[in-house]
Amino acid sequence: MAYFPAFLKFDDKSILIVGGGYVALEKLEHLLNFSSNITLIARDFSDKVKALIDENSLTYFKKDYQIGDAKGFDIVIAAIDDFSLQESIYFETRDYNNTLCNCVDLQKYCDFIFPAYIKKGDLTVAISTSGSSPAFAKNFKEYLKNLIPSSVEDFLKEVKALRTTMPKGRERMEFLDKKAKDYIKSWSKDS
Ligand SMILES: C[C@@]1(CC(=O)O)C2=NC(=C\c3[nH]c(c(CCC(=O)O)c3CC(=O)O)Cc3[nH]c(c(CC(=O)O)c3CCC(=O)O)/C=C3\N/C(=C\2)[C@@H](CCC(=O)O)[C@]3(C)CC(=O)O)/[C@H]1CCC(=O)O
Ligand SMILES: NC(=O)c1ccc[n+]([C@@H]2O[C@H](COP(=O)([O-])OP(=O)(O)OC[C@H]3O[C@@H](n4cnc5c(N)ncnc54)[C@H](O)[C@@H]3O)[C@@H](O)[C@H]2O)c1
Repeated sequence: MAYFPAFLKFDDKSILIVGGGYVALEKLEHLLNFSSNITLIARDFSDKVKALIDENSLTYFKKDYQIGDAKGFDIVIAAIDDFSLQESIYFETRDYNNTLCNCVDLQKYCDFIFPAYIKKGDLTVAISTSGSSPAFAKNFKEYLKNLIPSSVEDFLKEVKALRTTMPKGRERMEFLDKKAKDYIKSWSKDS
């Protein structure tokens, strides 16, 4: 089955990252753009991970992972260099209702996967290769990033305001559709 692309609201979600090395850092950096309700557990934390923990006042435990530690978290990321621990954390989370688990080495044990993404104001573009090539996802993101002007932030602010003032209906739909079309067309003229 293919992955369903969705944007999740993290406001009331608690996140656990198990691991404090390079991959935990990557996942933490991405998650911090959307939430600060993040707890970390690891035997050792890299200096960069520790710096982000301090900067964002995150809760952390410097210890070996123990069964039961994932209980109560909505989202669990197993970012350790230990396949059997990743597997064990995934099966542990099956006992907890509604916990989503991501194992960084074992895609079959991922309830969701991280996309590469571009964020410019209210615009988010997420890219996935369904796990076929994370390197392609990363480099394609860089390619797309250069095609999107930073004026998109102001454009979205403007249309957001228009959508609250103009009455709903066909006229508004057609007006907003043309405005978006013309704005995107203007990119090729600018370059
Ligand atoms: C997009 C991104 C988002 C993020 O991390 O937030 C992301 N991986 C990134 C980078 C990256 N990862 C890897 C490389 C080395 C080159 C290569 O292998 O291609 C690079 C490139 C680099 O680091 O330069 C190796 C790797 N990755 C996974 C495995 C395990 C496996 O394949 O079984 C291995 C093998 C480990 C090994 O070889 O030992 C698994 C996953 N990685 C995913 C996401 C999910 C699928 C995404 C998709 O749909 O494509 C998935 C399935 C699970 C998940 O992690 O959620 C982020 C780029 C962000 C950015 O920069 O914008
Ligand atoms: N999904 C991805 O995007 C992706 C990308 C590259 C690599 N990987 C995979 O991610 C895994 C982690 O890579 P890394 O570079 O972060 O490794 P790393 O060595 O930098 O970090 C591993 C971390 O796990 C912690 N750890 C190990 N066993 C533990 C335990 N029992 N309890 C608590 N903490 C424990 C260590 O203290 C360390 O903080 C590797 O197996 C690698 O193959 C995944």
